[in-house]
Amino acid sequence: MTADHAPEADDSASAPTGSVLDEILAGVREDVERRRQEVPLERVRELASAAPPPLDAYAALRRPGVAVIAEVKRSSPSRGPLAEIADPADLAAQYASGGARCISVLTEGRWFGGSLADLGAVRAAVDVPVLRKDFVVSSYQVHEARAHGADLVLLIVAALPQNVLVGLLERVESLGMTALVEVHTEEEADRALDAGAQVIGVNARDLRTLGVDRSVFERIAPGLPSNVVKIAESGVRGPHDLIRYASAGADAVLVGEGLVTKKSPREAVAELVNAGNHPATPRPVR
Ligand SMILES: O=P(O)(O)OC[C@@H](O)[C@@H](O)c1c[nH]c2ccccc12
Repeated sequence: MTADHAPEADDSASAPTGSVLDEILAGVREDVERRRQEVPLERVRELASAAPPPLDAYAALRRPGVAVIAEVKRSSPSRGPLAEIADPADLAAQYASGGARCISVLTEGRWFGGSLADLGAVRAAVDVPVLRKDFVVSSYQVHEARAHGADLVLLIVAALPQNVLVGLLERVESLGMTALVEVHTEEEADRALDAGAQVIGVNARDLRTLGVDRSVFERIAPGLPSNVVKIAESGVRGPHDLIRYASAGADAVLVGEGLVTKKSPREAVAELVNAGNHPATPRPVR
């Protein structure tokens, strides 16, 4: 399937044969192998140990008010190109000055137009925690994330057998970073908890079909223990979506399209942050 023929983000049409996720993962595996030939693991490990130490993302996300995680996202399989981002460092600096608690950087190249260079540029531009948002399937990618200054690494349960998920989570933590473990169903949430996830993202978008269903967070979040940071991912168009997610117990929202398409990303973040700090907005119960 090409990006042009992908369903609309809110189209709940059934998955085409061979899910989008499987297609993305096949490309990611090829790309990782190519990079591994160019830069051996030993070298990436050296760069990772030379990087400044990771920031405590768990603590940052647990501070009062609903945290906004703002994403540097050029393109997506459901929407195609979203925004010309000539200078990801400048965009991230705008997000941070608008009050973003954390910056997410898509590093997958084929479908999302991202790169590790984007991650490095953002890392150098902000002093809040930075997330490597990618389809991480090997520990090589975890070391790459650290080498480029990441504080958090996304692990997608639907993309990983349980033993691999557990191994990658341990690797992320052994490098001092935080794993953001992404789920879309109750069963995946149980797997995330079994693996020991402390930060769980519930993605409203089904990566197999690309359909968005905001009620998924409301179904899954109440079943998560109170020490787990709960992040609502995808589908935040403005403050009303943040408030809806907060009412269902979100500690944080992760926003891409709703920010990169705005004339002033700084103001768009500030509006969300204000909504998240408003006295009428429900607080996560702990
Ligand atoms: O652009 P949105 O609807 O605000 O979504 C952001 C983020 O949730 C989305 O980019 C995302 C969530 N999980 C992912 C996994 C891989 C790639 C992308 C994602």
